[in-house]
Amino acid sequence: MLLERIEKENDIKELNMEELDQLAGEIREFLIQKISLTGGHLASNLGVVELTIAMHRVFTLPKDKMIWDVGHQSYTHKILTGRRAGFDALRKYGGMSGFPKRKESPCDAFDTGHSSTSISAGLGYVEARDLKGEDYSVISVIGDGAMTGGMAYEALNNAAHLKTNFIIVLNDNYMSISENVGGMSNYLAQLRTADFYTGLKKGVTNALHKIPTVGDHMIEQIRRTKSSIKQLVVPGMLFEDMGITYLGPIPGHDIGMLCRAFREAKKVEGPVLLHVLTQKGKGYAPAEKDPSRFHGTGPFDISTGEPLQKASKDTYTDIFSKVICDIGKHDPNVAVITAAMADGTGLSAFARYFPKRFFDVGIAEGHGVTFAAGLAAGGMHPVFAVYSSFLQRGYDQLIHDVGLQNLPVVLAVDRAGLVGSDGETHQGIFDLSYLGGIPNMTVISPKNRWELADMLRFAVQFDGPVAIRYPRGTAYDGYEKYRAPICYGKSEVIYEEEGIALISVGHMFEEAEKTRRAIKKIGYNCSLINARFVKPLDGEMIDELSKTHRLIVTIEENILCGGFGERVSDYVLKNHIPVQVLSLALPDDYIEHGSVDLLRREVLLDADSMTKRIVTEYVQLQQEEERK
Ligand SMILES: Cc1ncc(C[n+]2csc(CCOP(=O)(O)OP(=O)(O)O)c2C)c(N)n1
Ligand SMILES: CC(=O)[C@@H](O)[C@H](O)COP(=O)(O)O
Ligand SMILES: [Mg+2]
Repeated sequence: MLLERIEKENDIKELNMEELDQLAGEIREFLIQKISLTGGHLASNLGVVELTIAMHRVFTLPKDKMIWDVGHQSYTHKILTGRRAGFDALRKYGGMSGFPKRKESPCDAFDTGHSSTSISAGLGYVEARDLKGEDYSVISVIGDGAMTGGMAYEALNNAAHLKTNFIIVLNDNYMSISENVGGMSNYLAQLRTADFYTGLKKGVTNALHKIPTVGDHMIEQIRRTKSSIKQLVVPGMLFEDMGITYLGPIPGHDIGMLCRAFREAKKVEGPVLLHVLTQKGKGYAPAEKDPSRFHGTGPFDISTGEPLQKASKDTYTDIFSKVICDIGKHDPNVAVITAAMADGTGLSAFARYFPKRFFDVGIAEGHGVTFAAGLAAGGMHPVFAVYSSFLQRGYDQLIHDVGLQNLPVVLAVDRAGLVGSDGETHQGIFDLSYLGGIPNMTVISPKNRWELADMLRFAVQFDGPVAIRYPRGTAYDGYEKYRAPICYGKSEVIYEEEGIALISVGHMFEEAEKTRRAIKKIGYNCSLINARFVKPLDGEMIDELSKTHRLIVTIEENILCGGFGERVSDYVLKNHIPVQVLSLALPDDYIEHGSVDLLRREVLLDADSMTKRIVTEYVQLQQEEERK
């Protein structure tokens, strides 16, 4: 096994060129075998095996800096930098991350997870290198999907002035998670048909420069000349016109060709873009056939590709998907938006039924928010379904374009709270804080599947922006009968007793309900309230509770800072209400990967830990009062 000879970075340089193809085969087999057990991002990784091998062959780590956009395709890079053993605990708590992490290896130059950051970060490295008079290569690898994100263009625009080397690899596999969308995607499709060239390019560029440039008609003639030949002999003219040397398209599974292209690219004085064509899922038939399904997968049966665990119950996303289709059927003003996550957010069904009212804007959440604002200003009622952590990208747009104009945009904030194995970059643990501070924004969260449906129907009728947050995973189906109509700004009392009152936010209801049962078993009375509205806060309910309770406990899966608990504490403080508030929330920190249940235990937000914390606090309160 050649793979066994790769124990650390640069070991690959010891293999001869003929052995590299065999190594690629062994890596593929290893990835399929390991990911079939742990789950992970399979298809993107299978597509970049040769590309990564060529990069590791030509460049030297950790001196040279490789930046992987999104980072979900960095598994071969991890193998080639001595982390093969880490795949047994890939994305597990305490185990290896599925994304590049500087804290994991000096060969990981930059942490990623969210899309379209690699060119900006790479350019920063280049400028730092040049300012410090250092000598290393910087290579940013960005996918065609990630190239739909605006930040990539801001960075290209900014990089165009460079006079020193900066290598950008455009890994074009014709796919985002689902089919890629938009004008750039169409443009790349045209480039794919052109031939790989290096020497030829120089000749053509020089020839163009030699055409005399006097008089308007002459300039027009040059333009015509350029445009008539551009797709034939100078592909990538768009990049070239910006001042970025284009090399490609390069067959991305030919290691020899890739190595030659990288050696050429190293010689360019300025930014150079290598357009590399790869196949998502390469080498594993089920993933080649259905790359979307194998973009991110749970454990599966290698022989069939079928998932090992089939979901038996609906997820919150499934409920959203069904209800939004029903709403769309009855309300022609409802249009939906996704930022390249049609499958993940459950909008694919809507797209099939109402294609004209479905918009995939690409990986462009900021644009998605402002686009929604425009739709709303034009009389539609847009619903932007977006993961909590990706919506962070649209913060100014939420304030400036939606909130300020009080436009009726619905944000269906999926993957809110802990998401699990994607870890730090993907945990949806900040949205209550960043949404809660936006004037005019209403923020709600359902306790169970039924309430998600009711809240969605409420939101599309509401004249102003509404964010509904719900988590990844199975939708809670308990408490079906507690289905009083959603009333603006009003919470829902589930059990009314005295002494301790729990107010839970959204899906934490399930854990809060278990906590209440445990508290009752210990012998204390305990009320349970479903907050429903995080913003506006139901102040009247807190006033009422304070008459019969000594301790109000808030329970939410959001960081403490700026969350629901702080809102309640602030209300109590400002109104001089004589009640103690205990805010149970996530720490003000980044939370690593691992199963949600395990992570909840780690941060003491599981029912057992919460019961202990609440009872301890309550006993202390009682003792203090006895002492008075
Ligand atoms: C800001 C942001 N939005 C959405 C995503 C979800 N996402 C992860 S990978 C991906 C598709 C990326 O496509 P591409 O860059 O072409 O890489 P490929 O998977 O094809 O290798 C998307 C939409 C993300 N990681 N970050
Ligand atoms: C890499 C990335 O950002 C996505 O592929 C993400 O991992 C999807 O997460 P879900 O599995 O929650 O849809
Ligand atoms: Mg792609």
